[in-house]
This record gives sequence, C-alpha cells and structure tokens, in this order.
Amino acid sequence: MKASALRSIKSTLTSGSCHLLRRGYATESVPDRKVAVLGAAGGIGQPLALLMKLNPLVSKLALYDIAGTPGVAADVGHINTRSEVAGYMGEEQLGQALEGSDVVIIPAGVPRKPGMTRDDLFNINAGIVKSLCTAIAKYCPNALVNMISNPVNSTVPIAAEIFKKAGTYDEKKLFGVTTLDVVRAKTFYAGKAKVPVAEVNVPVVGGHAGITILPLFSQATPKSNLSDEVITALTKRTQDGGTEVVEAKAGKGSATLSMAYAGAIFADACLKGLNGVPDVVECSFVQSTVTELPFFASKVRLGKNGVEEVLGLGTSL
Ligand SMILES: NC(=O)C1=CN([C@@H]2O[C@H](COP(=O)(O)OP(=O)(O)OC[C@H]3O[C@@H](n4cnc5c(N)ncnc54)[C@H](O)[C@@H]3O)[C@@H](O)[C@H]2O)C=CC1
Ligand SMILES: O=C([O-])CC(=O)C(=O)O
Repeated sequence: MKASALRSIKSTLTSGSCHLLRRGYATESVPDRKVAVLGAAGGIGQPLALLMKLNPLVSKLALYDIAGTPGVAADVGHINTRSEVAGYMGEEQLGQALEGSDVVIIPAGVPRKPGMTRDDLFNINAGIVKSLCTAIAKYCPNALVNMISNPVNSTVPIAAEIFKKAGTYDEKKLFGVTTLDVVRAKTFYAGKAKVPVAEVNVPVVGGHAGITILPLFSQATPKSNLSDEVITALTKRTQDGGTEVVEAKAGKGSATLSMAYAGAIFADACLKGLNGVPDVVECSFVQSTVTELPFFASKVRLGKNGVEEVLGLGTSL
C-alpha cells in the first residue's frame, strides 16, 4: 500500500475517533450498555431500532425477530453512531440476542385492526410474550424488561408469572410501557392550553386500555384554566388515542411511529437510571401498592436497579 494511502486512512480513523470523543461517546464516560429489541422487524420495531441506534448510551444493539432482522440490522448498522448492531432471526438465535442485555424492549406481537379491543390480542400475544420471557429468564435474568406488546394490562402480569416460575422475578425490573399515553396527553393538552408542548408535563396513571388510562390534567404543567368540558374531552381523546390511530390506518395496524418515539424515550430513561443519573422519573405500569391493584401505572423513579421508587398519585395543583 502506498504511504499516502496509508496516511489518508490513518487520518480518517483519527478524525473519526476524535469525533466520537467530541460527542461524548468516549467509553470512559459512558458505560457499555446492550439493548435488545424483540420484534425488531415490525411496525414499531424498525423505527425503534433506528431511534435506539441514535442513542449514545447504547453500545450494543441486538435486533431480534422471527423474520426480516438481517435486513433491518444491515440498514440501521450503517448509521455512524456509537452502537454495534447485530440482527438475530429465529428462535435458535434468541439466546445470543439476549445474552448480556441490560434492557430488553418487547414490541413483538400482533396489532389491532378496526373494531378490535386490545383484549382481542390476548390469546396470540400472551403466547409470544410467554416464550420471549422464558428466554429472558434464561439468558439475561437481570435485564430491565420494557413491555410494549398488548394488552399491556395483561402481558405485564403474564411476564411476572413467567419470571416467578423461573425464579428470576424482580419487580423492580419489569415495566409496562405507557409512555405513549403521556406523549399523547402532552400533545393534546399543549394544543388546547396554547402552551409550548416541550414544556408540558402530564402524569398518566392506571393502565393502558380505554378507561384505565387516566391522564391527570389537574396536575398538568404549565398550569392553565381549561374548562371541565375541555378536560373531559382531552381525557377521552387520550383514552381513545390508540383507537384514533387504528381507525385512521384503516386495517394497516396501530400506532407505530409515535410508539417507537415513546418506547425510545422510556428506554433512554431506563438507561439513564442504570447509569446513575439522578431524578429520572417516568410513568410506567409496574408492580405497585399505590392502589389495591397488583399492577398500576404511576410515576416511577428509575435508578441503578430499575424501579427505585413507585411514586404515588400526587395532588392536584
Ligand atoms: N404499549 C403501547 O402503548 C403500544 C403497544 N402496541 C403493541 O405493540 C405490538 C406490536 O405492534 P406493531 O409493531 O405495530 O406490530 P407488527 O405486526 O408490525 O410487528 C410485530 C413484530 O413482532 C414479530 N413477532 C411475532 N412473533 C414474534 C416472536 N415470537 N418473537 C419475536 N418477534 C415476533 C413479527 O414478526 C413482527 O415483525 C402490538 O401488540 C401492539 O398492540 C402498539 C402501540 C402502542
Ligand atoms: O391502540 C392500540 O391497539 C395500540 C396502542 O396500545 C396504542 O396506540 O396506545
């Protein structure tokens, strides 16, 4: 090889690593973290894989599905960000995908069509979640599990039972992802209250289906003087947000892009908690004593072991 060609390669490599250091990706400041996405070739899985590839807290990204992951992994893997990407396809590669994972995100499963409720997905998705959680218990029992597959109100308790049976259950590490309800509540509230959406906070408690989704607009910030009538309409729109998208997609599935965004926000919060960032608080459907229900969504403080504290319902402003 000519000396000039070698010099040019060297300079490219050096400027590449400087670039990583400048952007705060240096390994000494950011710990290595492996994230696995199960169902990574799906409607949510693909944009979620993209968003996790953009997250500088991730060093390894494992993309698993029953089909299609080599293509998704090759595509996302060309993006010049920190994480190494690998695709895994078929049950025989699930163990490899999971091994060493710090966070496992599960958007594997069937979505709704118009006229269906999330409960109609129970039979098929319960089976999928059961097999995936059995593998998690075996290959990465200490990982934080972010459950997206519906019905979340049931898939989370199912996962808990699978982990209990395997002897690996840790209530601090199992999360139903309800972030999309918060994302919607923030968007709809900002629109009506005419406040900058980036400043809005709205806790959403309860569960993730119809009337179990309870946005607490009385605690929304920045505060506004919306009438009871408007608050009732905002509540209903948030509760029916999933159905609004299912109907608009007219048979082509449910929310995927907004869910990928919400899933990426929640996974990022989990990673920050694991890395010891203080005061990381998100709403999530977790094992809870806030009400008499065994699982309930409320604000949760995230830390080095997952749930650090399940926060209560709060008080109206
Ligand atoms: N928690 C929430 O707020 C939300 C949850 N969802 C739920 O997320 C789930 C996925 O939705 P979409 O991505 O739109 O569906 P999709 O059908 O586009 O993708 C699902 C993916 O899961 C894969 N899959 C099926 N069985 C699998 C298995 N055993 N192991 C690994 N992968 C498997 C499929 O091959 C497919 O690629 C649905 O259950 C949906 O209801 C959707 C939106 C919001
Ligand atoms: O409505 C659905 O089936 C998907 C979902 O959970 C949501 O968009 O909130």
